[in-house]
Amino acid sequence: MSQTLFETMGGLPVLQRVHKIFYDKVYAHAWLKQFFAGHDQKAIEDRQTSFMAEKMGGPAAYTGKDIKMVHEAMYITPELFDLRNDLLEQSLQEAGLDEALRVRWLRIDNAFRKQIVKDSVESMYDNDWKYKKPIIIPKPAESERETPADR
Ligand code: HEM
Repeated sequence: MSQTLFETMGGLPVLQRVHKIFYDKVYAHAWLKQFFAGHDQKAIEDRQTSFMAEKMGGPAAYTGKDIKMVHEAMYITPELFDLRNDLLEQSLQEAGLDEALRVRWLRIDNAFRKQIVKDSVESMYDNDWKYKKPIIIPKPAESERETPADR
């Protein structure tokens, strides 16, 4: 039988390594980190690993929440999504994945862009948020961005 993408990537250890490197960057990023306030980094890494493992044909099903619903109250602009994408690409490189594998990984990740990115801030108020509060975080000013990776 042919290998799954999950196996080609190197299985669970590689997904876990990528997500540790990636969320270390996200949790250090002046803008992105604010979305994750109050969320345990390791728990987020594990859910992202489970999610990607399933999409790559891994042995276990993703048991986390629906991806559209999880992000529906977050005002995620195209700029934010692209910033996250850059950090993910750097993380894949740092984890040692070759270009062909990086492209395949990012293609899967980008397939969820439409479900996560919001067209306008107005669209955040189309909903009557009974149980959720919209999370709208303006881009920090230059002076609040500390590391080169933040810019
Ligand atoms: C700039 C873009 C993004 C931001 C700011 C963001 C932020 C977050 C935050 C704050 C959570 C925790 C929410 C909660 O547990 O209530 C979360 C969960 C999650 N996100 Fe994202 N996210 C982004 C993009 C993505 C993308 C592109 C994917 C998938 C390809 C993704 C997959 C997940 C998964 C699997 C979870 C865990 C769901 C669960 O708790 O069961 N996120 N995200």
